[in-house]
Amino acid sequence: MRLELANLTCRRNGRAVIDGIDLTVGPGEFVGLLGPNGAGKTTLLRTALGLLPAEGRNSLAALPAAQRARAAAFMPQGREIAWPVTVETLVALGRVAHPDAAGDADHAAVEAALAALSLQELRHRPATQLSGGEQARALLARALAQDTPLLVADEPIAGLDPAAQIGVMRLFRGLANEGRAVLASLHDLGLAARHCSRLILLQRGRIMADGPPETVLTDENLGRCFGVTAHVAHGPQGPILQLLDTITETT
Ligand SMILES: Nc1ncnc2c1ncn2[C@@H]1O[C@H](COP(=O)(O)OP(=O)(O)OP(=O)(O)O)[C@@H](O)[C@H]1O
Repeated sequence: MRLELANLTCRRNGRAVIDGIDLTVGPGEFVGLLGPNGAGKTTLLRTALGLLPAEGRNSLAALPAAQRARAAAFMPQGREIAWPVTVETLVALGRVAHPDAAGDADHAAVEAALAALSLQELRHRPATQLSGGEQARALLARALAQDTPLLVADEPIAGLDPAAQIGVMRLFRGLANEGRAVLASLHDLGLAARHCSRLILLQRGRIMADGPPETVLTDENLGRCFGVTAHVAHGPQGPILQLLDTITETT
C-alpha cells in the first residue's frame, strides 16, 4: 500500500487549510508530520484517509470503503471513548475491517495488539474508566488490531509518560522495519528526530521541508517553521535535538 497524494487541497470555510499537497508514503517508512498548532496536520491526515472532502488525487480515498478499511488504520487525536465496553472489546473493534477472517486470526491480532501496548492487565476494564494515557494506548491497540499496511496516527504520544512515548515510537519504527508504512503527527521534535525515518514540516497547509531528520531539522527550518532555536547534535543513533529558545522578531 502506497499512499499517494497529488495536489491535495482541503478547504474549511472557504480557506485552503491544506493547500496543494504532494506526498507519497510507502512501505518501510515511519514518517513524522511536524508543524505548529493550526498548520493543518490533523486536516491533512483526515483528508488523506478520505474523511474530509478534498480536491486533488488521493490513492487511499479512491478505494471503496471496505477496501480502505483493510488498507489504513487511524488513531484519531480525540481520545473520548463513548461506550463502556471492555478494553479487549474495544481493541477487537479493529477487526471489523476483516469480516472474512478466521476466528483464530482475529484472536491473534487482538492479543498481539494488547501485548504491543502492554494492555493485558487492563483487558477486562471498561475503556471509559481508563486514564487518558491508557485510553490512548487502547485506541492505538484498536488501530494495530486492524492489521493494515498503513497506520495513520494523530498525535499518538500526546499525554503518554516518557517510557510509553518511547515504546510507541519504537513500535512504529518496528512496524516500518517489517514493511508497513506509518504516518504520524507529532509535536515532540526530539523523539521525532530520534525515531522517524523521514520528517515532513507543514506550515500553513504547505510542505516546507521533507526528508531524513538530519536534513529537515536544520537551524533555518526550525526557526522558519516553529520560531525556535535549537541545538542539533548528530549521535550514532540519529540527531539529538535540544530546544533552546524562541526567536523574538526584531523590527
Ligand atoms: N471544522 C473546521 N472549520 C473551519 N476551520 C477549521 C476546521 N477544523 C480546523 N480548522 C482550521 O484549520 C487549520 C488547521 O487545523 P488542524 O487541526 O489541521 O491543525 P493542526 O496542525 O492539526 O493543529 P494542532 O497542532 O493544534 O493539533 C486551523 O487554522 C484550524 O482553525
